[in-house]
Amino acid sequence: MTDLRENDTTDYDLIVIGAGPVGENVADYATKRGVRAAIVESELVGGECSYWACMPSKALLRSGHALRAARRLPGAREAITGDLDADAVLARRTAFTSGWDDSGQVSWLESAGIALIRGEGCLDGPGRVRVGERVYTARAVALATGSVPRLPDVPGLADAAPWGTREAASADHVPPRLVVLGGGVAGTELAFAFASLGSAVTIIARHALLSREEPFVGDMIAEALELQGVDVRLGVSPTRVDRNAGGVVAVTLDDGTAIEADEILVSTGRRPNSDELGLDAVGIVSLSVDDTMLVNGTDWLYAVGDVNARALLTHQGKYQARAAGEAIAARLNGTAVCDEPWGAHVATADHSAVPRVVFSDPEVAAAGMTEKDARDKGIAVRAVEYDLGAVAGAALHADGYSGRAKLVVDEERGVIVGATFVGQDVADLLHAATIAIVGEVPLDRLWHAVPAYPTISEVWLRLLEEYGRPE
Ligand SMILES: Cc1cc2nc3c(=O)[nH]c(=O)nc-3n(C[C@H](O)[C@H](O)[C@H](O)COP(=O)(O)OP(=O)(O)OC[C@H]3O[C@@H](n4cnc5c(N)ncnc54)[C@H](O)[C@@H]3O)c2cc1C
Ligand SMILES: NC(=O)c1ccc[n+]([C@@H]2O[C@H](COP(=O)([O-])OP(=O)(O)OC[C@H]3O[C@@H](n4cnc5c(N)ncnc54)[C@H](O)[C@@H]3O)[C@@H](O)[C@H]2O)c1
Repeated sequence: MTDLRENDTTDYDLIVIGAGPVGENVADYATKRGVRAAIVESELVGGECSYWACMPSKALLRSGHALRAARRLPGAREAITGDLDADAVLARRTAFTSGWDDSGQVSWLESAGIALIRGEGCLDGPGRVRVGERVYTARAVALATGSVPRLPDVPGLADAAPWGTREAASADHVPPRLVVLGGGVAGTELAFAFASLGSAVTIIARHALLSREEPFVGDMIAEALELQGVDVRLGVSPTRVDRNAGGVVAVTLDDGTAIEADEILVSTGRRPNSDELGLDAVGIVSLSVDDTMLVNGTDWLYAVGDVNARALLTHQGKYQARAAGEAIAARLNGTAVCDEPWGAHVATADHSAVPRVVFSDPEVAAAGMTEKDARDKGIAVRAVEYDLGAVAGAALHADGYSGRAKLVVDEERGVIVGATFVGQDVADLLHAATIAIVGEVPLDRLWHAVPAYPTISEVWLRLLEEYGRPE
C-alpha cells in the first residue's frame, strides 16, 4: 500500500463531519486502510442513534413487549404480580444512553486512531473544513451530519412547545396524556412505548399507519394499538394546536373534533441536516451521490447516511459508510475502486434490498420491495401470503399468536424481491429474507433451505407451498 503520509501537506487525509454511527464507520474503515482521519462533532460522539433515537426508543419499548409476551403464556402469566414499573424502564433507557455521556465512544475513537475535533464543522472550500476560527485541510471530506425533524406548518404548533422524537426518547417522566402526530415508524413505535408506560395516547395520521409498507401492516398495527388502549385517528390532520396557561395542549382536527393532552409529540419525518454545511462555498446545490457516496460533480466530497436521504436507517447508513470508507481509502491510495454493482466499494443494496424493522407489538419486519413498489418498477410479480398464527412454532411461541407473512416473487427471474412479516418476535426472521433477496436465491433452491421444526421460520416453507413448487 502507498504511504499516504508521503509528500502530504494537508492536516489530514480525510475529515468526516458528524460522529454519528455513520461518520464513525466512514472514519474507521478508512483509517484501517492507512488513511489519517479526523472527525468533527458538535454534540455527542455516537450521534442521534445512540442518545436520542434507536437505542433509547428501543429500551423504552422492550420491557412492555416482555411483559405482554409473558401475559400470553399460561403459567408465566400467573407469576406476574404487578404492572410495568415506568421509573425502572426510564432508568434502563438512561443506562443505554450512558446518561448522555459520550466518554465511552470518545475512548473508542482514540483506540481506533481517529482524531476528534469538537465543534461545528462547515465547508470553507474544496478540502477545507472550518471549525470555529480554525480551518483544517484534507484530501477528502465526508459529510455524515444526519437528519433533522420536519415540523409541519400547523397554526400554533411551534408555539405549543411540542416534543420531537428527541424529547420523547429522553423524557424524564411519562405524560398522563400524549398526542402523537404522524403515523410513520417513529410515531408508531413511540405510541406503543408511551401507552405501555401508562400514558393515554392518541395517534393522528393523515393516511394509514406505516403507509409505505404492505397495506395489511398498517391495519394490523392500528388494531394492536387499539388493543393497548390507544385512540387511533386515521385520515385526519390538525388544523390548530394551542397550549394554555395551565400547560394543557388542545389539538383541533379537520374532522371538527378536538383532543386535549399534556404533551404533543411531532414525528412527521426528517430531512437532511445540510443547511449549515457551507455547500454554497463549494458550489453544491444537492447532495446527490453515486453508489460510493461520492457527491456528484466532485472528486473529493462524500455524503453518507441520513444526510444523503437514501435510507434513513442506522444499519443502512453504516453499510454505506463501510463502502465509502473503503472507496475513499482506495482513491487516496491510488488502488482500484470496485464500483460495479455489488462490488466492495458500493452500497448497491440501498436500491432494492433494504431491511426495516418496526419495534411495535406485533413487530413489523420487511425487506426489499412491497408488491406495489415492484409493480411500479415494471417487475412482473406474484405475491403470496400466509397466516403466521397457523404455523406450529408461532402457536407455541404465544397463545393466540396473530401474524401475517408475504413474499413478493419476480416471476421472470424466479427470485424473491420483497418479504414482509408481522407478528410477535419476527424481527430476527428478517435476515433470511434479506439474504434471499441480495443473493437472488432461486426459488427452486430455496426449497432446500429447510426451516427447523417447530420454529416461526417454518412460515418460509408455508409461503413456498402457497407459491407452488417450480417444475
Ligand atoms: C426516534 C427514532 C428512532 C429510530 N430508531 C431506529 C432504529 O431502531 N433502527 C435504525 O436503523 N434506525 C433508527 N432510526 C434512524 C437512525 O437514528 C438514523 O438513521 C441514524 O442515526 C443516522 O445516522 P447518521 O450517523 O447518518 O446521523 P446521526 O446519528 O444523526 O449523527 C449525525 C451526527 O452529526 C453531528 N453533526 C451534525 N451537524 C454537524 C456539524 N455541522 N458539525 C459537527 N457535527 C455535526 C450530530 O451532532 C450527530 O452527532 C431512528 C430515528 C429516530 C428519529
Ligand atoms: N425502527 C426503525 O428503524 C426506526 C424507528 C424510528 C424512526 N426511524 C427512521 O427515522 C425516520 C423518521 O421517522 P418518522 O416516523 O418521523 O418518519 P416517517 O417518514 O416514517 O413518517 C412520517 C409520517 O408523518 C406523516 N406526515 C408527514 N407530514 C405530515 C403532516 N404535515 N401532517 C401529518 N402527518 C404528516 C407521514 O405521512 C408519515 O406517516 C424514518 O425515515 C425512519 O426510517 C426508524
